[in-house]
Amino acid sequence: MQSPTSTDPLQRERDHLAASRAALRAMREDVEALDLSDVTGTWVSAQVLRNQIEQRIAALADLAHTPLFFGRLDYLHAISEELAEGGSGERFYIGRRHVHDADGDPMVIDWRAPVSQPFYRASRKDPLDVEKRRRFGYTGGELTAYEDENLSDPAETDTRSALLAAEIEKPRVGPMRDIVATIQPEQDEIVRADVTGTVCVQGAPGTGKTAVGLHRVAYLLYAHRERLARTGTLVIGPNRSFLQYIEQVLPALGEVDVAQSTVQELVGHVEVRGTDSARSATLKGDARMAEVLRRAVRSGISLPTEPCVVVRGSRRWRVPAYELTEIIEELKSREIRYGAAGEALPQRIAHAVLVKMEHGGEAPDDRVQDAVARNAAVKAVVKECWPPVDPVKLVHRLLSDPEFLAACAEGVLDEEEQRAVLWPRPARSPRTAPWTEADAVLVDEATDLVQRTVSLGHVVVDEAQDLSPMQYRAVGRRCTTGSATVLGDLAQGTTPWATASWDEALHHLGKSAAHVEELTQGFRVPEEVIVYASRLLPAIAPGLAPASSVREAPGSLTVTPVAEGSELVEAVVAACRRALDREGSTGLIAADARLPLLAEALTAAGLPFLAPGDETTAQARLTLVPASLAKGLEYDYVVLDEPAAVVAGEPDERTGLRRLYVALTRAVSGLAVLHAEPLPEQLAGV
Ligand SMILES: Nc1ncnc2c1ncn2[C@@H]1O[C@H](COP(=O)(O)OP(=O)(O)OP(=O)(O)O)[C@@H](O)[C@H]1O
Repeated sequence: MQSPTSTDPLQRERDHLAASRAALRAMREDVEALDLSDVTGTWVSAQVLRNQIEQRIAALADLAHTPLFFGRLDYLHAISEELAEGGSGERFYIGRRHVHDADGDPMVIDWRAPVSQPFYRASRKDPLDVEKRRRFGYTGGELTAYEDENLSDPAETDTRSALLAAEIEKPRVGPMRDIVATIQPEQDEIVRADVTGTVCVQGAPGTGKTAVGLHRVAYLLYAHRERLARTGTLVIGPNRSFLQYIEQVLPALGEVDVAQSTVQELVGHVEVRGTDSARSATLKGDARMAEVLRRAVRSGISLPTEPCVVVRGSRRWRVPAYELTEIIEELKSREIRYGAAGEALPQRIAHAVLVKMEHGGEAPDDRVQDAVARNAAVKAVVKECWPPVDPVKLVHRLLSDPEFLAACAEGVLDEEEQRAVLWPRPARSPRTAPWTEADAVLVDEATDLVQRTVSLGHVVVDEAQDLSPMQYRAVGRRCTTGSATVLGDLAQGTTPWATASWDEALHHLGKSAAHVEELTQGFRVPEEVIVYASRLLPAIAPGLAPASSVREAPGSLTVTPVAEGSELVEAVVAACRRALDREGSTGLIAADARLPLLAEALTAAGLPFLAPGDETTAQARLTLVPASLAKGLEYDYVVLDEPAAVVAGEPDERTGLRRLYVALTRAVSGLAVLHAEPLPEQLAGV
C-alpha cells in the first residue's frame, strides 16, 4: 500500500494514512480473534474479560469522519522511546489514539503522549527542538491539505493558520466536538497540568473552558490510567441538557468510563419537590450551615450519669460514669466521623472493662473484648450516649422544629435567618416533606458528617460560578483525596448566591492552594458580538477584562427594533427563517416566560423546533432555548427575543443583565437581537 516512490508530499501523507488505517484494522482484528474458550476462572471473570475486549474493539474502531492523525512533528534530534510510546526517531504523526504496525512500531502517536506536547506548545520563540510542525486538513475522512511551520527557520515569520481558522468556523450541527487538533498553548497548559493540583479557570464566554476541562480528563486518564481507573473521574455540569450537549466529547477521545452528573444528582438523598425563596436558598447554601449541621449531628450525644456494669459469669465489672465521660469526650474531640466514633465507642468501653479484668487477675483476649463490646449493658450506654443519626431524619427535624434549629444555630444564624431557613409549615415525615434542592445539599453534608463520602481521583466542575458554598463543599468532599478542575466565569453567575471570588470558592471546595488561570481568547463569539456583549461587563463583573475573539465576522450582529409589541413574535419567526436558510444550527433564545408564545408561533409557522440538549441534525436545526438553560450551549445563529424580558425574568437587575450576557454570547456566526421594549441602557445604540 505504501508507495515509497511517490514524490508528491500530499500523496506520501495519504499513503501513511492508508497504512495507518490498515494497521488499526489489524490491531482490531487481533483483538477480535482472541479465543476466550480456554479462559479458566469463573463465569464472572470470563464475562468481565469479554466486556473489556468489547470495549477495546470499540476503542479501536476507525471512525470514518474523524482523521486518524491531524498533525506531524519533525524533530531536530531523535527522541527516546519512553517519550514516544515505544517509538523513536525524528518524525511522529499525532492523532486521537495510538496505532502501531505489525512490529509494534508506532505509526500514530496519541496526542497525550509526552512527544506530542510540542505540537501544542512549540513556538518560533521556543521551538522545543521541533524543526517542522505540520497540520493536516480533512474533508470527511479524506486527507486534503497540509500546512507547515518551520519553527527553527529564522527566515520564516508567523502566519495565521488557515486550517485552524477553518476548524473553528465549521458549522455547529450536532453535539459538542473535541478540539484535539487545535488546542491552544494556554489551553494546553491547563489540560496537562499536574494531576495532584487543583486548577481553577476563569474564562469569558467561548474561551474553551468546557473543552479544556473535558480534554484535561482525557489527558489525566492517559497519564494516570491505573490510579484513576481505581478512584474514578467525574464531570459535573449545570443541568441535563448541558450534559447531553457535551456527552460525546470524551467517548470520541476513546474515554468511555467518565461519569457525568449535575450537583443535584450527586446529592439525591431525598426527592426534591419544593422550592425555596431566593432568601432561604441563599441561607441554606451559606457555609455557616455546615456548623449548624455539625452541631445538629452531635446534638444527641449525652454524658452518662450511671456506671456501665458488665456481668460475665459470676463476676461484675463496673466502668464508672466519669470514665465513660472521658471516653466520650475523647471521641468527641477527635476528627473522625460521627458514625465511625459511634462504632468505636463500644470497643473503647470494652477495652476499659478488659483493663479491669486484667487488674482482677484475668487474662482476656481479643475475643473477650469483642464479646464485651456486644454486651447489652455496653450497647445500652452507646444507644443512650451516642445515638445513631439518620441524616435525612435529622435535617427534616432541623427544618421543621424551630427549637431544635435555634439550639443548633445559636450564635450562627440570627432569629430572622432561622425563620427563613425553616420550612413554611413543619413537615410530618421525611417522606412527605417539601424538600428543596438546597435541602438536599444539607442532607448530603449531614450524611458526610456521619459517614465519610468516597473521594474520587479527579472531578471537573463546569459553570462553577453558580454553586453555593454548601454545593462547593458537596463537590469538594467528592475529591478530598483527589484533585479538581474548576471552570467558570464570574460574569455569568446567575444564582442569588453566585460566586463573588474564586479564592472564596476554592476555600469552600477545600482546595485553597489551587491557582487560578485566566483564559481570554474567545473561540466562539465573533469580535463584533463579544464587543457588544462586553458593554455589560462594568455592570455585572467590574473586575473582569473583556474577552478577545479569534474571529472577525463583519455583519455578524444585527439589532432590530420592532415598533409594536404585537409584531415582535412575527419578526422573530422571520429572523429564525432567515437564519435557517444558512448552514448550521439556530437557537432562538427568549425569556422563559415568553416560551409558550414563541413555541405556538413557530408551530403555526410550520417551523419544527427542538429543546436544548436534543441533538441537532441536518433536518432539525432550530432549538427553542429558555434563557435559563442557555448557559454553556452554542448555536451557529442565535435569534435573541426581547432582551428587556430576559432581564425582567430575574429577581434583580444585575442577575438579569448577567442572564442577558449569557444569551448574547451563544452565537458562533451571527446574532440577531429583536426588541419592542427599550434595550437596557448599556446596549442602546449600536
Ligand atoms: N482551541 C480550540 N480550537 C477550536 N475550537 C475551540 C478551541 N477552544 C474552544 N473551541 C470551541 O469554542 C467553543 C466554545 O468553547 P467552550 O464551550 O468550551 O467555551 P466556554 O468557555 O466553556 O464557554 P461558556 O462560558 O459560554 O460556557 C466550542 O465550540 C469549542 O469547541
